[in-house]
Amino acid sequence: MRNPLFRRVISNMAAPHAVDGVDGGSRETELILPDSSSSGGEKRPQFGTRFLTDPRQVFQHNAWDNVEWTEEQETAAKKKVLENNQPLPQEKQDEYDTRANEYWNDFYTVHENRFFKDRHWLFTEFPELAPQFSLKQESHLEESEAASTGDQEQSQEVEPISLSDGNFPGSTATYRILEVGCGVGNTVFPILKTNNDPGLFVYCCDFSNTAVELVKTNPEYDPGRCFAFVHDLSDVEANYPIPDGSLDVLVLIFVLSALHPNKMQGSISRLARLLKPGGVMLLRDYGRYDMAQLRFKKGRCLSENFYVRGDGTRVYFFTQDELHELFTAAGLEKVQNLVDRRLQVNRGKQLTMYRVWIQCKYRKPAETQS
Ligand SMILES: C[S@@+](CC[C@H](N)C(=O)[O-])C[C@H]1O[C@@H](n2cnc3c(N)ncnc32)[C@H](O)[C@@H]1O
Repeated sequence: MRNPLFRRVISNMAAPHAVDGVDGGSRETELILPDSSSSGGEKRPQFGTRFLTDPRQVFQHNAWDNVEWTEEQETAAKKKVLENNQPLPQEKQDEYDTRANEYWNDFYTVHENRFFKDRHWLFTEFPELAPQFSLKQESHLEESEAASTGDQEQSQEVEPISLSDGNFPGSTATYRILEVGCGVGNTVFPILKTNNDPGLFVYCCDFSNTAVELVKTNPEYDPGRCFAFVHDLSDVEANYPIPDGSLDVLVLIFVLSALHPNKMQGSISRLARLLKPGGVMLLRDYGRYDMAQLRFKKGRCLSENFYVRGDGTRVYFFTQDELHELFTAAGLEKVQNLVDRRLQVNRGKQLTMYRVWIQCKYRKPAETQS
């Protein structure tokens, strides 16, 4: 316990109740990532730019990037997770699985669009979402032409379609992005605002019809550029309203972790089929031993590293290797797989919160036929 940061995290772990709005197993600030957080009034770019070299300086800023964990800290985290690893009975597990979308509907009925913040950090982390800002992606722009066919409001219940049919929402677009588990659009609306490529079309889906309704009734929802639909991504038999091989980018932001671990591989493999050769899947999600995992109390564990929150929604905490396995087994190639260990600081309460997120980009090989 020589390291003062270690002392602090242990004291946070020991406190069973809310720390800065965070408590084990209930809704929290876990997903409210800083939005170009400022300290001392200055704006700074997202992620990876401020390093804590002198632990005595910890309360000088709101957040520190790429924080190294001590061995003692890692051991304490493992111990905490093991202590909690007493899975709930199977019938409870089944209920959380079969009623998963109802729990999310309830969540959005309560919070509407007030819970998650717009994810503006997306464009520094994933320039593919607004490629006109990235020199690397210039070739997409050359093909751009006006989209908007008016097809967008057709029913989501579709017959299987092929790319050559041209009979699907956004069929004339030259750059297609799909976000799965879009919630109320905190990723989709920033994309539509930031990416003004006239050839862009954005699809988004969620299995919560309450969330999708909130997307569609948002004044920023433009059916000429966007198509929102209800879809359970773990239902691998269900059709998407877009053909296989049609997407340039697929986005999963804190959604894969909400699925039962047994359904993750099937879901990722199904999604991979939707990508064009050369298309990319982008993910940001919870990493193993993230503060949100360590704060779960006993009685919330469903299986190893998989938990149910107080509101009935579920969450898994990944390792980089697990995600690598899921993507490569779906035939994708690694472009990026990194762990973002961030130390968030509540300077007022003099508390530290160790966050662990994983960020991945995996590409469908160019030569693969879909
Ligand atoms: C933590 S929220 C993240 C929402 C959004 N991606 C964001 O970053 O603001 C997880 C979302 O995944 C959705 N979700 C969970 N399981 C799903 C499934 N099997 N199919 C589709 N959506 C799902 C939930 O309804 C919820 O909107």
